[in-house]
Amino acid sequence: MSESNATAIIGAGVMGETLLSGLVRAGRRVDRLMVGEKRAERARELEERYGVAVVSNVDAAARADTVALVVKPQDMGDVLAEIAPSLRAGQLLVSLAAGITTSFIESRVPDGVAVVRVMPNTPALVDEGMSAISPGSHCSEAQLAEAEALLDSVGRVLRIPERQQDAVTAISGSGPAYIFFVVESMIEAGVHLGLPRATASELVIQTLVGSAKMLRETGTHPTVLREQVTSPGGTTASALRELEIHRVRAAFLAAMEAARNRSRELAEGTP
Ligand SMILES: NC(=O)C1=CN([C@@H]2O[C@H](COP(=O)(O)OP(=O)(O)OC[C@H]3O[C@@H](n4cnc5c(N)ncnc54)[C@H](OP(=O)(O)O)[C@@H]3O)[C@@H](O)[C@H]2O)C=CC1
Ligand SMILES: O=C(O)[C@@H]1CCC=N1
Repeated sequence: MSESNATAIIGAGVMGETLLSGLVRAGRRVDRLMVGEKRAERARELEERYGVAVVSNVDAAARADTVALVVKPQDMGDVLAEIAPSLRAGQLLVSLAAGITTSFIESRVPDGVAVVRVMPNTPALVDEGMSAISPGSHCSEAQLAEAEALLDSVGRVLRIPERQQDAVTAISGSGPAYIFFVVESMIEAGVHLGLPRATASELVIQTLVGSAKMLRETGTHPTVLREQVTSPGGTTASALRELEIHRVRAAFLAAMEAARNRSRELAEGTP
């Protein structure tokens, strides 16, 4: 393997594999990629699926120029302790972990190692990801651009101040789960109304895709789009009244506050 511009992914679970598959789809040379994975069975699976080299975390840290850290926030301290002796100034660490601050990482690695914090999301699997990135205290523009290029290959990227990362995690990081929850709820409701499950699923999914496309392509405010559907005295008004009575808007606010608070707790090492 050539050692120039090599990228390693440590932690190849849901998000790590999503990033890996995106980089491969985007045409990154597989001989410039490696994965740090401790379970032999999982390592074999990744090697077979992507043709990527699976190495120890220490080797990954020593050989890569850019190391993406995609382990759980609770495992980050241990992984940093393991790889820190192998890191050197000039390398770039890109953390995708919720809650973990750039200063947490910087305090555990050698001086001169640049850190970027990213909050991605799983739609990256279909190249429609949303990632927010923030540089650490000694990250150059070129290093930030390198992190941006990693995430750019699987969707959109926004540069944000790090103080906004916990809120971003609550919105776009966890967001796909809220949308899938709404989709599940609507399909179940369709079944309660007597529709076959397959029919209800197709109706809900296409309604979601069409609505998302309208938001993206028209740039019209969602309130206006909602009003366009809501005929006076009609069906939609009846439905929306129920959603207000059941405090769905307040529930979303409470849910996202809880996610933001949990992200802050993870930063403090709360299990
Ligand atoms: N899932 C999501 O939608 C998003 C996740 N994230 C962030 O991504 C990170 C990973 O989350 P997710 O993919 O969901 O979690 P997973 O549990 O699916 O993935 C974590 C992976 O890390 C591996 N791992 C644990 N310890 C080590 C270690 N010491 N060395 C190498 N690998 C290790 C685990 O392996 P094993 O299973 O063998 O323990 C597992 O494959 C988290 O920090 C999360 O906050 C961010 C945004 C969205
Ligand atoms: O649930 C989590 O903690 C991770 C971070 C954002 C999405 N999934």
